[in-house]
Amino acid sequence: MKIDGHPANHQPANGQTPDGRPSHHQTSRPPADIVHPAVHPSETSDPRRLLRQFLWSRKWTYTAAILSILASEIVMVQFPHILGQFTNTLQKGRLTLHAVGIYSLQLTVVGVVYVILYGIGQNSNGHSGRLFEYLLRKRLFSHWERLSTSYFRGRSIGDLLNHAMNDVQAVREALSGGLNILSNAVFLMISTLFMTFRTVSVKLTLISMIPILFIPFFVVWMGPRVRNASRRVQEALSDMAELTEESLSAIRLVKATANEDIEASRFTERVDTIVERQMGLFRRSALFQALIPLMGSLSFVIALGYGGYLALVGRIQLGAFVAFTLYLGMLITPLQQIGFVINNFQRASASLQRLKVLLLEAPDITDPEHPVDVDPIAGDVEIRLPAFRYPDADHDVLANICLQIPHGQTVGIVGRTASGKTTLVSLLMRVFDPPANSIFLDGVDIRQLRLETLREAIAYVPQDGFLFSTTIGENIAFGKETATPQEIEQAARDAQIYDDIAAFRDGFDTIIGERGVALSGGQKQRTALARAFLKDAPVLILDDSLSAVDMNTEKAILANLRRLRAHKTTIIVAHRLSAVRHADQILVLEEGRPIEHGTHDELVAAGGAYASMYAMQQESGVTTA
Ligand SMILES: Nc1ncnc2c1ncn2[C@@H]1O[C@H](COP(=O)(O)OP(=O)(O)OP(=O)(O)O)[C@@H](O)[C@H]1O
Repeated sequence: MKIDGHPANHQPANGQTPDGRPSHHQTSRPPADIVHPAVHPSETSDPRRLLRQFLWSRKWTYTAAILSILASEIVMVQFPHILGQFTNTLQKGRLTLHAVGIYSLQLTVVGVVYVILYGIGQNSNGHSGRLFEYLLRKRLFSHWERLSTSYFRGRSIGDLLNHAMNDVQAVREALSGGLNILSNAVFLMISTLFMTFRTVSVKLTLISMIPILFIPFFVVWMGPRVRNASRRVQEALSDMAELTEESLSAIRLVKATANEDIEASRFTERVDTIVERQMGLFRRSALFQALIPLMGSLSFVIALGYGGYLALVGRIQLGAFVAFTLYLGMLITPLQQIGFVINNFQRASASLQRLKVLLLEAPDITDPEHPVDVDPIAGDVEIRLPAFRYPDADHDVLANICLQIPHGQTVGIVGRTASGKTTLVSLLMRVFDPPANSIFLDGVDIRQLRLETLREAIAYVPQDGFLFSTTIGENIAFGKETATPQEIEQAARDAQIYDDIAAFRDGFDTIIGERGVALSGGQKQRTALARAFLKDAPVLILDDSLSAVDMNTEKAILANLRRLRAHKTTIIVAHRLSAVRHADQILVLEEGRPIEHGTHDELVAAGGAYASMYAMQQESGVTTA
């Protein structure tokens, strides 16, 4: 049996290992202003608003950075002016060694001051961009954590990862690089124009600028095309990430069924689509970015023609003409950069739109408006479920379920595959929402309890025993943040996994999962079981979680369960009847309906479905109990 989403006992242990060391969740610390950012990520779901709030909260930092860039450009535009003066002095034959030294010194000072001022502005904007990237990723992750499992059924992990990586990065690039270049380019243009007006000729400058006036039209025309192309590239990247994630997760199956070639050709198809769409994006971007400097070059042609004529007839000095051509050269760069930045902003805008769609998704399972407090929870469970059907399904998967479980009892739930066993226990944890007044914990409708209260009260062990890629000790401690090493060891003993762990070279510090030791199915199940033992919740649900352990180990675990959970509620879902034989009551489901209910002996004596299942398993040696 499988359940989607986060089991109730898989809550990370607030960054602390059981022995007080910081866990891997906290090993890389962000800078101080990232730990306490001015904008809290949970304030808004709309990334555009989050961006506006962020910009507003850092308005003085941005103002200082932009002023610094502005000052650097004011310094920079002195460069052609100094060279113009140098040319005039040279032309008039007044150049002395002393004057050469002064000019050189002036140019050096201009260069150094420019680098310092521009560096400060660039660094500050870069830092702000990273901070926003951090906030947005954190916002996305905490949003995903709050969403219900039905949301994740409709989406691939690859697609979600693409949002967290590429879309967020596109926004950050626009925010830091884009803003740097934009301030740089705009101020460089303004200061260059100012200097040409002041030191060269207003008429020459205005005539040379005619081609530049076309730039806004190009922006309006090309912008949406670049944005659409960018969105299509991101979608293709998501597709590829999805396939890669799926294929690598199932790599054993792919190899076992010799399907490598098929997978490789599916991958090639995706990559081909990406390349094709990226080429489309490059074509549009290149055209967009080329048109703007083209206009700059036309201005240059006019300036050379008309400016050259003015210099020839002596209406402007040679030095002024030299300075003017240098100024024009300086103008072409910011114009080119503006094209680049606008492209950058278009991409960021497409990414913000994609992020907005994600972030505006509301969780469909939430805390009640007026929660009922029950403390402590004893673990009395009552189910009076007339019917349940999954959202968008066309038939009920459960009907007429009535079950009363006083705390201290163990209940077995059995039935053929797809008979609704996992569905029933997932309703108990509100992984999917049951109808109102159909499931009660300590007499309170579970929909009236805080989600945290409910899930704290339940320890859930899924069949696949999902483990995180960290140490085996931390995996066991996930259910209880205050656990001591002794408690972890004891839980491992109770779950019959202690000897396996002790045999690993690093014991409880052994890293497991993708980055470390691979555990067998049975070892995974017992580690997940140890986690549940450690959590010691009022209600324990084992969802076919002994299926991969051998009979003797199962027997020992069941004995421990009976000893440790004498006053608590235990629900055991199982296919192997030996796991429920000693239960106080057993519910048999068929196609979502209860067909039998009683103790093992009663059900065997009744000679119904349970009895024939039991006889079959005894015959095949599946159950020895
Ligand atoms: N999220 C879901 N959305 C729609 N239908 C679902 C969902 N999860 C399960 N089902 C359907 O509900 C029915 C019962 O599934 P469930 O997993 O509860 O059965 P089960 O008895 O636990 O099966 P198994 O023993 O094979 O694990 C199945 O027909 C299944 O396809």
